Amino acid sequence: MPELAAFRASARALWREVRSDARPVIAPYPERGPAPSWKWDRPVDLLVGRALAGERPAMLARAEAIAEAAEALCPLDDADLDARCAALRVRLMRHGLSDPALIDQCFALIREVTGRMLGMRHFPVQLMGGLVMVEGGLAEMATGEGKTITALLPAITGAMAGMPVHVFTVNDYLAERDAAKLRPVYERFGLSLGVVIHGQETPERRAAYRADVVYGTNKEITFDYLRDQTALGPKRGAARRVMRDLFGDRAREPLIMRGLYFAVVDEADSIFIDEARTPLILSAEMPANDDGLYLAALELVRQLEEGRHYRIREADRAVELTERGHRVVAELSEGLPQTRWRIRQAREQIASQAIAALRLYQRDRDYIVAEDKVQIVDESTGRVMADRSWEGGLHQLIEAKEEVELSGTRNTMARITYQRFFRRYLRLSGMSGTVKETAPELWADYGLKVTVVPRNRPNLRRDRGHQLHADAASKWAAVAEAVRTVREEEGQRPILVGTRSVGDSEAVAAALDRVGIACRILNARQDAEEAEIVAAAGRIGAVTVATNMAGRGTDIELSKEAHAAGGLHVILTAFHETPRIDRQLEGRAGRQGDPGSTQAITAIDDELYALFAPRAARALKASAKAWPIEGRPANLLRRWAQGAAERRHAASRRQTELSEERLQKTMAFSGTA
Ligand SMILES: Nc1ncnc2c1ncn2[C@@H]1O[C@H](COP(=O)(O)OP(=O)(O)OP(=O)(O)O)[C@@H](O)[C@H]1O
Repeated sequence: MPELAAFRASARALWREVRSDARPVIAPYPERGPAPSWKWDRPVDLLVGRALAGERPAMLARAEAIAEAAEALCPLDDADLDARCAALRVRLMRHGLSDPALIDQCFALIREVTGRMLGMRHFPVQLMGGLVMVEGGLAEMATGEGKTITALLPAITGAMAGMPVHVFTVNDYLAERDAAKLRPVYERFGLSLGVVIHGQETPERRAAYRADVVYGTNKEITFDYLRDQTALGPKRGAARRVMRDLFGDRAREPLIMRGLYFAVVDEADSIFIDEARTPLILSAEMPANDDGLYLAALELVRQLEEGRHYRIREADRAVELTERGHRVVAELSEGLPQTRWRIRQAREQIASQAIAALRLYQRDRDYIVAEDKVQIVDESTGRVMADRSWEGGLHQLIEAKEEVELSGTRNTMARITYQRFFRRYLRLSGMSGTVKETAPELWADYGLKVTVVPRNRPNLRRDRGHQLHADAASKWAAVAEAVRTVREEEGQRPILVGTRSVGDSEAVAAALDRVGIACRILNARQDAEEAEIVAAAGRIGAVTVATNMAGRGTDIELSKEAHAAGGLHVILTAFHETPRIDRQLEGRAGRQGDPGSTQAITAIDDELYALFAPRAARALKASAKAWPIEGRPANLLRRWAQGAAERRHAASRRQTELSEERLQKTMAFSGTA
């Protein structure tokens, strides 16, 4: 019976929509509840994540068909194209994202509009990446494959269907750059675009979140969510929000965001994995109360001896006082005026933090001192984390060590881990060049399935291997020599030298200066000139020395002559704790089928080997007959150390999540959440 068939079809469509949250939800602040629906047992989830990751040829074929259909839009005049966009918006509003044919039509229109506004039409592989994300998945697209314009596909489609969309970037520079570049495309579709960056006041942020699509960093958007949670107070149920929306809560300010609907996360592994080891804590600064505690603590611990009074676990950034250490701290603090010294736990905590401040946190690696302030540098992005501070008195101890003005201590108002925050989006999606190896964890923690998208053109980048030197001095000399050789023997190709810290970037610049080569430095101290340094880095003869600021997301465009000379040459001067960050840096060369090359020059006393493979490093050093060491032994040491570091970080992420779970339970029990 046709009626029955129609009924079945509509019931199926309805079910699909309900399951996939495909329609706009008419709720005041949509977000998912804290319990994820895909969860089994963690080991099972990890296996499922691994099994689900892979290629999807049928999806690539669908993307190719979209690209072909989009060619038919080329002859349309502008008015016709705009009319089609407007008509499609009405249909998407009505049907949401449940109809694949509407999504395909929308993608074809986005491709054509992007072609007219930016001069780039999406390749089929980019359309495939967009399809993965509209479905709520994670697309692995290699570095340089054009993820910036790929983000337009899910963001515009979701926004046309009436969903507020948040596009996450790893730093403010990229949020502003991408928004400025893509704004004409969004506007052509009649969509508004907001940007949230550090330093904006609340009314400005609120206005940005009213836009159809918002670009911002994970930190800014998560903190805005925490601010809303604090404003909602302990009873943050849906009923309270409806009441607040209907009748207003005149005593309070309106909320900042409109809820968590659709997230498109660029550089997803950086946000979901690398940054997920520490929870985000929203805190209020208390007035500075300098009673001399921090200086006294530094003074006291300077009298202690490592091994006898305390032990340091550098890889975990942890300090442990020994039995003797406990006794000596008690003795030395007797008679000190501050009350903290009277309480055993408080006394030992401040002493351990003071040791950490002196021994574990280094200037120009973990932080810089600028404008008379201690500013934390995020190693994975190479950038200053403005207005961030370490907890538990550590920040003030470092300020006391650096002899700058002490800031106030901070009181926690709300906290959340990225694992918990992103799970609250009704639809979560993302992309990155380096996600496949983290697929099990991404499924287990975020319910995200990884799809590998093929490259548009074959990769022409060549790797020239890895040299391991006996010490830092010979490493810097070898780096300078490698730069000189490439410049002189390979037609002045542009060179990018990547370093792990501000201090190292300056050491390379000094080594280059000794051989008479001028360079530009891009690090947390030079961030104001970033756009200009990046723009010049792909020209013939350019030598750029950079921290990870020139890593993820940085697009170094080659000049014609640089392309002809062989493209960008990237030199890594130290490996990171995860090979994904190394691959991101290498990925600045050989983009979109461009020529390019990479090489690594490291030293056996590099932090990675010293912390994560100390015995193997010592054994290799003892048995070395000649330096530098190349080939298999050098690569084995690297793999060994990075494997140990990755295991340690995975355990630490799990630990963060478990402690957060425990904390949430305790707070619920005591009635504060
Ligand atoms: N469809 C296209 N047609 C022509 N050029 C394109 C196209 N898509 C991207 N590009 C160009 O490719 C380069 C790389 O793009 P983009 O920076 O977005 O890559 P990415 O995948 O985000 O890289 P990363 O992984 O390093 O962040 C840019 O110069 C961009 O203009």
